[in-house]
Amino acid sequence: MGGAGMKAVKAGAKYSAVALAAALLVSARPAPPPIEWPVYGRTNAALRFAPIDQIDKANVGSLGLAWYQQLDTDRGQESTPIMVGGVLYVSTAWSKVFAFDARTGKRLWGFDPEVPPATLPKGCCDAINRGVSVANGRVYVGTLDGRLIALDATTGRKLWSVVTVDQSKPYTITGATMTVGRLVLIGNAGAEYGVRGYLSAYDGATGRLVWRFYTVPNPDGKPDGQPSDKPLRELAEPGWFGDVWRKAGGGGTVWDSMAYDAETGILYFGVGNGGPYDWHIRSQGKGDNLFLSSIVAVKAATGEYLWHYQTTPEDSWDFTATQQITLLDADFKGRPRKLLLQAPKNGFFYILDRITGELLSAEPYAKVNWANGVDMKTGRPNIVPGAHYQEKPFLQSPSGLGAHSWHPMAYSPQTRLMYIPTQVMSQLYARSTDFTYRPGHMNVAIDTRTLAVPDDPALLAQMKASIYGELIAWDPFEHKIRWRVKHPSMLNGGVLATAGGLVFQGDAEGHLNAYDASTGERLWSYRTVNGIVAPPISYALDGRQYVAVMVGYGGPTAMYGTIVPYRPRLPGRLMVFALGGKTKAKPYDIPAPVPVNVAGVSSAGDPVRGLAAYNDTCLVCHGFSATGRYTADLRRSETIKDADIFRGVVLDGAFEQKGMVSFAQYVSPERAEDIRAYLLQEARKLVDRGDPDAKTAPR
Ligand SMILES: O=C(O)c1cc(C(=O)O)c2c(n1)C(=O)C(=O)c1cc(C(=O)O)[nH]c1-2
Ligand SMILES: [Ca+2]
Repeated sequence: MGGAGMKAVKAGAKYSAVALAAALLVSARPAPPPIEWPVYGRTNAALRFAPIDQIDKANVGSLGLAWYQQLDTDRGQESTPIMVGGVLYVSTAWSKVFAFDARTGKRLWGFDPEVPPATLPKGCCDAINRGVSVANGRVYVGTLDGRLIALDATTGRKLWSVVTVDQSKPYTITGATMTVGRLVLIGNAGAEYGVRGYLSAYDGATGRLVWRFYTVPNPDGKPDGQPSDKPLRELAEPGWFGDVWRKAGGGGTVWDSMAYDAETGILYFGVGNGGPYDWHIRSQGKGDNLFLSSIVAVKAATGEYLWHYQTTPEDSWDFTATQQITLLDADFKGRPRKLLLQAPKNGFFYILDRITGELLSAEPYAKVNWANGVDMKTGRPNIVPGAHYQEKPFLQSPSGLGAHSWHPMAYSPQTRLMYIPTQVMSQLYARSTDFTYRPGHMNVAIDTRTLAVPDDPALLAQMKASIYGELIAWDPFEHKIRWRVKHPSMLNGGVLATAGGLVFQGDAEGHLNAYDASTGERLWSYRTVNGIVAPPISYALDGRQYVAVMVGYGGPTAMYGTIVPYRPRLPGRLMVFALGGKTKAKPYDIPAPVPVNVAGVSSAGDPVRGLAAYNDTCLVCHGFSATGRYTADLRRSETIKDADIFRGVVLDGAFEQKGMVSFAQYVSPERAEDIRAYLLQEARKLVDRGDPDAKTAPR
C-alpha cells in the first residue's frame, strides 16, 4: 500500500462524509505504480489517456489542490506539462521554461530565453507556447522569435541554440517540440502574415540541421536541397498558379501536431492554411495548393515523403490540418488496422490507414455548411457553390477558428470515444476588393470589417448566444456524438481521459472539471478564477495520482472581446491536484473595470480610415470593434485622450515593456490619428450604451 490512500482518508475525514467514503474506496485499491507523462500527447500516438485509476468516478469528489505555483506572466498558458523522473517541466507564455518537483511543487530551475517584446506583432495569437520535449537529459523549447534551444534537464543551463527561421520575416514558433530518437523536431507559424511553412529536424545533441520538409513550393522555383524537393516538384508545383503566393510565401505552417509510430519509423505532421486565405487571390482560383491543409507522412530518420492526405483542397478559410493527430490500433469494419485519427478545423472527423494513407472515413463532428460531405472515392470534399465567397459573402460553419483548434482531444480505450473540445461558431467570409500584399502585415485577403461586433444590443445578444464551446464525446466508428457538454464561451481547455473512467477539461470561465467518461455527468469542479485553455495531464508518483494543468487565459480569444465573458488578465498558474489535496490558492487580485471617460476629447482623424487601419494592425490583439479582452481595452485607455500620448505609444513604443511595441513600420502618424478617431467613436458607443461591459465581473 502506498501512502496516498491513507493520506486521502485523513484529509477526507476532516471534510465530509462523502469525501471520507470516497477516500476509503481509494484505500481499497492498490496504489498505482509510478507513471510518467513523458511526451506531449503522453505517448507519441497522442491518445492523451492516462492509464491510472486511483482517481475515479466514486472518489473524484475529494480531489483537491496539492500544490500550485504562480507564474510571472499574465498571458495565455497553452502548454502541456511533461513529467519525467519526478520532475514537471513546463513552458509558459514568452517561451520560458521551468522545472518543478512533481510531488511538492518546489521550483528547481527557470530559463528565460528573453524573447524581444517586438516579436509579438509578428504572431497571430498571443505570446503562447505549447510545450517542451525532454529526452537524453535535455529539454527542448522553440521560442516565439524562432529559435530552438536545448537546456540541461538538471540545471536549466543552455546547451545550444539555433535560429530555425528567417527572423526578418513574420515567422513565430508557438508549437511544442518533439523528439524522435536523436532528432528534435520543430515547426513554425505565421501563415496569416505571409511565410512559407516547413518542419525541421535537428540533431538533439548538437543542434545541427538534419533535414527540413517544406510544405509548399519554393517561390523562387528552385530546389531547397531537402527531402521535400521531389514531392513538391512532382505533386505540389503543378497545382499552384499566379504570383501572389510567391510574394506571400504560400502559408502551410506546421504550427502544432506531430505523431510518431516507432514500429514503422513513420512521422506524421499536420500542415496549416494557405496565405493569403482567398484561393482566388492566392492561386487564381486554380489548383489544390499542396500540401496546404494536409496530413503528411514521412520517414522520421530522413524526412523522405511517403504519402499525404489533403483535408481541404482550395483552402479559402484558414482551414488547417494542424490539429492533433492520434494513432490508434483498432478494429475498423471488423478488421484490425493501424489507424490515424484527426478532427481538423474544417468540421470533418477523418480516419485514415496510417500505413497507406487510404481514407477510411470522413464524417462531420460539428455543423458543416461549406461542403456536402466527402467523396470517399476521390477523398475530396464536395465544396458547395458560394463557399468561396466570390459573388457574395458566405456565412460559414465552422468559423476560421475551427470546429476544433489546437486544444488537445483525448481518446479512451475503455469507452472507445474521442473527447473533442469544439467551437460552435459561424463566420461571415467576405472577399477583399483592395488586397495588395504588404510585407510583415496581416495578409489574409478577406474583408475583416464584416466581422465587426454589432452596436445594436439585440443583434449583439443574438451573436453572443450563437457562439459557444462544447465538449463532445465522439464515437469515431459509429460517427455519433454520445454526449455533449455546453460551455458558455468558445475556446475552452484541452482534454485528458483517465483509466478512472474520467474526462478532465478546463473551461474559459476558469473551472477545471471532471466528467463521467460514459455519460458526461459533471462529477467535480474546481474554480481557478482565471481561464483555462491548456490540457490537463496525469501522473503517478509514490502511489499517488496527480492531475496537473496550466491555468491562464489567452490566445486568439483576445480578438473576440465582447462575445466572451469579461476576464481581466491574471497571472498564470501551474495547479496540481490529488485526492485529499487541501492547499488553498491565494485569491487573485482582480482589477476593477476602468470607466470610459472621453468627454470633450476630439480628434482630427477620420474614423472610417481608422477602422481599416485598426483592422489591419491592431485587431489581432485588441479585438474586433476594439472590444478586445486580455489586452488593454483601448476604449478605456487614457492614451486615446491625447494625440501626442497616443502617438508616443503607437509609434515610439512608450509601452514596449508591456508588449505594446512601436508600430511605426506599419502605421504612419496620420493613420495613427485616424485610429485614435476610430477608438474615440467606439468609446462613445460604450458611453451611449451605458457601458454594460463595465458591470460584468468574473463569475
Ligand atoms: O497559420 C498559422 O501559422 C497559425 C498559427 C497559429 C499559432 O501559431 O498559434 C494559429 C493559427 N494559425 C490559427 O489559424 C489559429 O486559429 C490559432 C489558434 C491558436 C491558439 O493558440 O489558440 N493559434 C493559432
Ligand atoms: Ca492560421
